[in-house]
Amino acid sequence: MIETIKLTKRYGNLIAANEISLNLKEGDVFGFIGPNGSGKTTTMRMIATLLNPDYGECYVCGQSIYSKPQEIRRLVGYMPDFFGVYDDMTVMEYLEFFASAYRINGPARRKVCEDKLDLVDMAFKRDAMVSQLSRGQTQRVGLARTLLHDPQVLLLDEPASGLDPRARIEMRGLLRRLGSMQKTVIVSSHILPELADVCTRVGIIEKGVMLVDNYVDEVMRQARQAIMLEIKVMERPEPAAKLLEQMDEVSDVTMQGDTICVTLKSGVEDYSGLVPALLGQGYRLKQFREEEVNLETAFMRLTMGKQQ
Ligand SMILES: Nc1ncnc2c1ncn2[C@@H]1O[C@H](COP(=O)(O)OP(=O)(O)OP(=O)(O)O)[C@@H](O)[C@H]1O
Repeated sequence: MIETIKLTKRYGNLIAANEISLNLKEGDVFGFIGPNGSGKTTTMRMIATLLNPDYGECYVCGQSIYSKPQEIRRLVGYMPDFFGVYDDMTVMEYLEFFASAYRINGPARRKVCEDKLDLVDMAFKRDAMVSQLSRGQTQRVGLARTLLHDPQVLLLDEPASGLDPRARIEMRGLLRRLGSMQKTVIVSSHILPELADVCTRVGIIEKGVMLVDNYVDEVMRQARQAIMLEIKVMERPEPAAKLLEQMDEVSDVTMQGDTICVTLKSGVEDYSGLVPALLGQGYRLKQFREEEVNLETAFMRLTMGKQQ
């Protein structure tokens, strides 16, 4: 559905997107994560044919951005991070205006607009003025607008930015719905947890470079290759840490306050021998637990040392 091959954009000496290669299929919801200025918008605008790359190729549904930009625009719904709305227009008028721009005419136009408003749970505001909507409601109407021509591919640039917690949860629900409709979605954010539970794939970009790009499950599996334990003893944590350091299963031990952080050797899953070793030396355990690997800690581990 979306294939980019070494897609590159420079602004003078700055490489805003540096050889970005992606391969996304139907139903993939790709979380594109990176701090401000890392190259997310640049990459998405190149895929949307709104910005010419300096190098590289991109195919959307098999069509090249160079030879078939018009076809691609029909296939893609692009929602920029900020977009204007018009004064003196109701929500329905606003959508109908864009629907006519997509040449959706006749009785079908009203029906399409109503369907999309329903999809984003905004039917109750159909007669409200667009300029008087809240930020979250504006984002949802913006998404309805992006969906009008039933695009196969959606490029959503920070759709949840500026939303309150409730609106963020609702936006996540919408993203899930789009994935289940077998669309291919790229959704950007600079906050990883925001996307972790709705995406099938995640990519992390920094300074124009894609550091990690994989299926969420695979990222978790890779991060799990070395189990980390958090251990607390009632007294004498330093000698306890030294004891643990000498054990066969253990690769590394560090102290965080009074917590002993133990990294096991790659592939070691059985760490049951550590408890009797500590107890046998008279240590009383206060805590012994495996560090929970959520997507955020997984990314921190996988990208550690890769930043430029
Ligand atoms: N037209 C332009 N001219 C010069 N530099 C630009 C231009 N557009 C973007 N840049 C630079 O390219 C880099 C990547 O910008 P981009 O907007 O792609 O980042 P982003 O990851 O989308 O950031 P944000 O999260 O803030 O939206 C930034 O350093 C930005 O300043």
